[in-house]
Amino acid sequence: MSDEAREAAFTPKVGLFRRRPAMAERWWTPVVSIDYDDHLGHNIAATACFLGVVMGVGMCLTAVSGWTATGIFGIYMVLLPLYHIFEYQCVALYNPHRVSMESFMFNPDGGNHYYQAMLVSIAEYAVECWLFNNAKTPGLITLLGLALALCGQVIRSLAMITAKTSFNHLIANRREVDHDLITHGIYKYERHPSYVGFFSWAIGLQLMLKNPLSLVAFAGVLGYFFCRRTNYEERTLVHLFGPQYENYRRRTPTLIPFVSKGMRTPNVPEGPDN
Ligand SMILES: C[S@@+](CC[C@H](N)C(=O)[O-])C[C@H]1O[C@@H](n2cnc3c(N)ncnc32)[C@H](O)[C@@H]1O
Repeated sequence: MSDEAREAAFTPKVGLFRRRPAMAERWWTPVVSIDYDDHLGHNIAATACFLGVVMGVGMCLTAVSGWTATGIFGIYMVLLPLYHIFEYQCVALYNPHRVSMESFMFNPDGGNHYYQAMLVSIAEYAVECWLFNNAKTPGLITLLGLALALCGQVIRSLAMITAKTSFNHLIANRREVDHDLITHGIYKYERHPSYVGFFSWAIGLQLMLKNPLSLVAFAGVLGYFFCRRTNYEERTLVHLFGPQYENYRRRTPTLIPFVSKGMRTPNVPEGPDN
């Protein structure tokens, strides 16, 4: 897509990140921001405030309790809202025309499964702390989980920043004017970085909490979910970009177990589990 076409398609209204013509563009250069209608603006502000409060409570808990089971739960209370804040922030800065309340990614599959999974993992942590307090004492596994979760967060956000307007939380089966095939940056090394990032973040958090049941359940459910999703997504991408995507797919791994080559289907059938 040419620069003129891009400019014509998206004329920014008000924004902190107005593109300056002389500014050299890099992959991290934000796109432009738009002004929201008041209702959306208030909802976003209220949600961000709530997430900030949860993070604040988590930080206090860790500051007071230190490297203990309670302190680790405090870190969890920081990392969980941080993920949602980054999701929103990446859309707002790099894909501002798609910003909405959904950008916080509170119900990624359109249902309550995400909340249920998080509640179950918190319940597991509480019950196991009560029954086997010693087993929850932080150690190497906790550190490994924390590192995995942080790496996952970085990979996920990097993918969103790199793909910019081509990144859509819903799988596109129609090509928009601002949807280009992304093969550079982190997409050069693997073709589903945001899924790998989310997987690593979610598994890392359960490892950090030393939650064996949730760890196995998350790995199984997420593995199955991403396997189906990438399969469908790749068929849509072949449909949208043709041989360009097929070549890219051939030379770039997924790094997700069981998701390798995908299938070639020129016609995209019925909808995915968006
Ligand atoms: C939630 S994003 C996930 C992107 C990618 N699977 C990842 O894990 O980073 C889904 C959207 O990204 C688009 N997409 C996926 N890979 C892409 C690529 N390499 N270039 C451009 N768009 C891509 C799909 O068309 C879909 O609309």
